[in-house]
Amino acid sequence: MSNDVLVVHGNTPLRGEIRVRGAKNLVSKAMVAALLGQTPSRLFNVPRIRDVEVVRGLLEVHGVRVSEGAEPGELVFDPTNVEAATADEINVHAGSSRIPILFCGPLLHRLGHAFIPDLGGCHIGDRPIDFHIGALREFGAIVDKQPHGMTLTAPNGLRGTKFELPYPSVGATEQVLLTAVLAEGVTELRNAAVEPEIMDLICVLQKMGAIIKVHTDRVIEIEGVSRLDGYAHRPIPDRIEAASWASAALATGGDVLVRGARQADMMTFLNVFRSVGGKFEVTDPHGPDELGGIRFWHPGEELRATVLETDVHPGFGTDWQQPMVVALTQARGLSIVHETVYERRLGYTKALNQMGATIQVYRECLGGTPCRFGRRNFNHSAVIAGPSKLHATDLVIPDLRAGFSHLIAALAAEGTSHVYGVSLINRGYEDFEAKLAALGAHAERP
Ligand SMILES: CC(=O)N[C@H]1[C@@H](OP(=O)(O)OP(=O)(O)OC[C@H]2O[C@@H](n3ccc(=O)[nH]c3=O)[C@H](O)[C@@H]2O)O[C@H](CO)[C@@H](O)[C@@H]1O
Ligand SMILES: C=C(OP(=O)(O)O)C(=O)O
Repeated sequence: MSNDVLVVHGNTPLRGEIRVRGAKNLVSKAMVAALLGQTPSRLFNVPRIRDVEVVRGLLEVHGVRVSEGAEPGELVFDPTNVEAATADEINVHAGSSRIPILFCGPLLHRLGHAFIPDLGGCHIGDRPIDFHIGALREFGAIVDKQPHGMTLTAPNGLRGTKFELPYPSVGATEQVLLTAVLAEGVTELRNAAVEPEIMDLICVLQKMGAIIKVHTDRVIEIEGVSRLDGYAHRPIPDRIEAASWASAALATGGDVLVRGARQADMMTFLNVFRSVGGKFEVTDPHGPDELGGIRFWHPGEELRATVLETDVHPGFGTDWQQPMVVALTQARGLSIVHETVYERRLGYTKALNQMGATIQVYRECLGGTPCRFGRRNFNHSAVIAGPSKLHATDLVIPDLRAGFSHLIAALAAEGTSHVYGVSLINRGYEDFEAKLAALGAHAERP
């Protein structure tokens, strides 16, 4: 870890412009979808982040040829020779991302069996995979848990099914989509997640030849087809990265133009940003080469405290929570944050308190709506009293979004902080060090 450290000199408002690329939470899924096609797929605007490397590696060990396309950020996937991989080849990627679980359906369709390594992803809750396994079994898969990973077979093929999710899980909804598109017959999924990245994955699958109807009230109906082909797709922009830079602008008293950010996917975030006193201006794209974007800035006046609950889309996204909390440490009054998606996503507030913030966490559901974690001993609500003067300290990054928050806090603080474990940030933020430099941050490798 010793060379995985960034020295951050604080008290620097971030000013300037940066660009966001395709969404981490869509790009990796679209890459898995390429396995389902009989012909090559092309994905544009792919960010250079670790999750993309992990999925690329997993595709390659299964015989998919992955190459760079003609334009920067374009990847081409040729699934003509999909083949089984050894457990050793697959296990190289154990513990590195959550995406391997989504290989189940596609590999069962292509090979009749699958081996899925242990999953990674952020440690922000238990993150069980019971909905995934339940759905796969409904399709007819036989799932065997192994000491490390799991194996799946489908001796009688995969058949469409009716399935209701106990909670609108993003990953489990994607699991059902990626399995149902080539399953025999019709699948009806109830209580599905409807995040923008899921809608974009449905666009990818429809381009490939799938028949998917999105009904009201979280019902998705998929009519299985016998063949899918490749796609060419330009993903939705990364709304989580965009919101992270927006919160960074607010927390540091800065002014950041996020090129590529799209208003439609960020409505709930924009409402909160405005209600705490942040300013933003949306520029729509015009002309084929024009990206559009959103400029976010601190108006100079004091920020206002707020009450917010994270929720599934269209609620306030849980991945927006941590960077926004750093901005809330600078708002006057008591803010309340109720985290309802993950049971352990507030641990990072301890480090903010060491820097001078006043954040108290509670087991109770403080937002007004009781959630799954109430009375279960999870500190999942926070009260933030502000504004607080932050001072530098040494920080160890616990997970992706908390890591970005630590960086923002270090930039907003008085003095020089050492932020350890920064490579974790590369899991979701392309070129973040170059972007920080472009925004005038003083941060360097020791
Ligand atoms: C790669 C990716 O796209 N990651 C995103 C995805 O994660 P991911 O798809 O893992 O998140 P889910 O929506 O599945 O998880 C939401 C909640 O459902 C629970 N659950 C989920 C599956 C299951 O089988 N059993 C179960 O209990 C989880 O523990 C969690 O409490 O959506 C999350 C919620 O928007 C985001 O924070 C992540 O950035
Ligand atoms: C929780 C996140 O990602 P993952 O599901 O990949 O861990 C995130 O992007 O904030």
